[in-house]
Amino acid sequence: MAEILDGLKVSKEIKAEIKVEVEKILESKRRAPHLVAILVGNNGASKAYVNSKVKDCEEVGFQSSLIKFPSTVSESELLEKIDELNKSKAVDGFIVQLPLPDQIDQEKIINAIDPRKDVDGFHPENFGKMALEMDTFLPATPFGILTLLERYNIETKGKDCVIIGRSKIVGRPMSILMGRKDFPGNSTVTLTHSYTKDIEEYTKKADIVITALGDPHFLKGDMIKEGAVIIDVGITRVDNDSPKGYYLAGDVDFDSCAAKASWITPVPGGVGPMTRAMLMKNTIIAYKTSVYND
Ligand SMILES: Nc1nc2c(c(=O)[nH]1)N[C@@H](CN(C=O)c1ccc(C(=O)N[C@@H](CCC(=O)O)C(=O)O)cc1)CN2
Repeated sequence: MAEILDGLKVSKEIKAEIKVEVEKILESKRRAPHLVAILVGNNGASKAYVNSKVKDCEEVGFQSSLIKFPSTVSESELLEKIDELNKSKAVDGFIVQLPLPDQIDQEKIINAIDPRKDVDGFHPENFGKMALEMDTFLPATPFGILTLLERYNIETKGKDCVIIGRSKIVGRPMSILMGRKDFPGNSTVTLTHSYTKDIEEYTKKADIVITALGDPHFLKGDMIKEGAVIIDVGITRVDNDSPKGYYLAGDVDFDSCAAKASWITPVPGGVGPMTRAMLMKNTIIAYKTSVYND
């Protein structure tokens, strides 16, 4: 039976560590780090995520601001706001919550963010630095997974790692990071996607499987090998009759995979809270490297 990689517990530890750092900053009479989140539209999950980011800021002692736009906002209005935030001496980092409505070119928006304030690590300059093993902001979800593996001392060196899904914010950066020379990395990585002929052929041989598909219960126990490490990034709201009206489903069929795996992340309480904690980490890094807060 697998042991749990408890993302909620580790995320609390990381936030507690950041809180101590912020207390020291405030003792030295400097201003607190400041994170801004931009939310466009009314997507229920996106609203919940940005609200939780604001709560995390309160918890660690950061200043936070939430800027809301209607789903009809134009690209130029958003770009204007980004320009303002890029120039603001009072803002250390900001994020634009994804996904964005169809009329907005997501790439254009991300490219407009000053890479020094890009605490999501999505800007091409930061993505390139990540691939080149240079110091930069790592995207929060992959950063969270690496940190979870590190804190549980999971060996990644020389392991076969299969990633399912090649999104720009999870699967693709994850594939680069797991193959980097620094710990936790040094894995032999296979990035599978919708055109992969037989995903099972890969997952059955993998020491580490990372699923980032958004397809509830996709990965079943008979698709993995005995002792594998299973990381579930998928969080899908599936409608049901509960008071909330939905439950959260991962990409992993938890019971059948947990029976065979050595380690496994739960949903909820696995990668999600780690994503939030690593955004806080990136924000304090942005603050410390900012040219504005000496
Ligand atoms: N600008 C960004 N947009 C999006 C990102 C991102 O990193 N930056 N990632 C995802 C959503 N995401 C962060 O924004 C995110 C997803 C899940 C969680 C989380 O805490 N999940 C909890 C369950 C929460 C719930 O009840 O719904 C868990 O898994 O335990 C936090 C952040 C897409 N957009």
